[in-house]
Amino acid sequence: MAELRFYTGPMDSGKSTLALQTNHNHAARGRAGRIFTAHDRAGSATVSSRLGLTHDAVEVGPTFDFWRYTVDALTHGARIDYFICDEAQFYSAAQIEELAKIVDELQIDIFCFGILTDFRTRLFEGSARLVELADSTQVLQVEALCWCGKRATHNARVEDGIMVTEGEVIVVGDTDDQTPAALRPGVVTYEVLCRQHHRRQLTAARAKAVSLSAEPLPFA
Ligand SMILES: Nc1ncnc2c1ncn2[C@@H]1O[C@H](COP(=O)(O)OP(=O)(O)O)[C@@H](O)[C@H]1O
Ligand SMILES: Cc1cn([C@H]2C[C@H](O)[C@@H](COP(=O)(O)O)O2)c(=O)[nH]c1=O
Repeated sequence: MAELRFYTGPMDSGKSTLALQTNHNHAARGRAGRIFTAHDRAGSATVSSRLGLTHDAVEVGPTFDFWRYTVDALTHGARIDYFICDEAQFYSAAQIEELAKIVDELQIDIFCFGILTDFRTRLFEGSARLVELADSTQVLQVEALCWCGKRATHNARVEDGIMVTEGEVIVVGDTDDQTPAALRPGVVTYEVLCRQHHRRQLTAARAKAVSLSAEPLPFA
């Protein structure tokens, strides 16, 4: 029986790496797959992992119809055993429903990868529908860590060095920009945090600034 599986974790937890490894393992056994993505950091129609792997993909825009794409391909004689769907948080609820239909009606395995919640801690549309419909939802084993050492579960958006909690839901960006905020005005970056530090809006830079400015205790 084909399955719809959802693999999730915060940014920088290895989802795109696992997506490309999954593709590699299935392709190595002669299975025919298709790779999809949306708004990858490396540009349109590409899946990119921070470990350096990249792969061409089909870009899933707002009007992309998975069911039509698949039926067209099969009618033209293509064989499809599985789909790899990266950045699935950006797919619409209707697109996730098409994926579920493809699993059930066409017996194609579908592996989806994506973050669960946005910078406001709200579920992304695609991820919410995946949690509702997937045969299984698994949190990635590799733990992304907050600056305090706890497991990072949330994604903070940082603009000009300040964590923000309002704005557009989709803003492509990376986590590992070490350039001082003053040198990259207007650039959006992300930082993974534990829930407590996300709730307190305490990023690594702010925690450092607060501890440096704190008055030393008299007995220190
Ligand atoms: N230089 C490195 N050495 C070892 N592992 C690394 C290195 N750089 C990144 N990684 C691993 O790659 C992971 C990010 O992989 P990626 O697939 O891009 O994540 P995601 O798609 O979840 O954002 C990091 O959590 C880390 O485990
Ligand atoms: C939290 C959050 C993230 N994004 C963007 C930022 C990145 O381009 C991707 C996530 O990529 P990754 O492979 O998981 O590292 O999503 C966004 O647009 N909005 C958000 O709230």
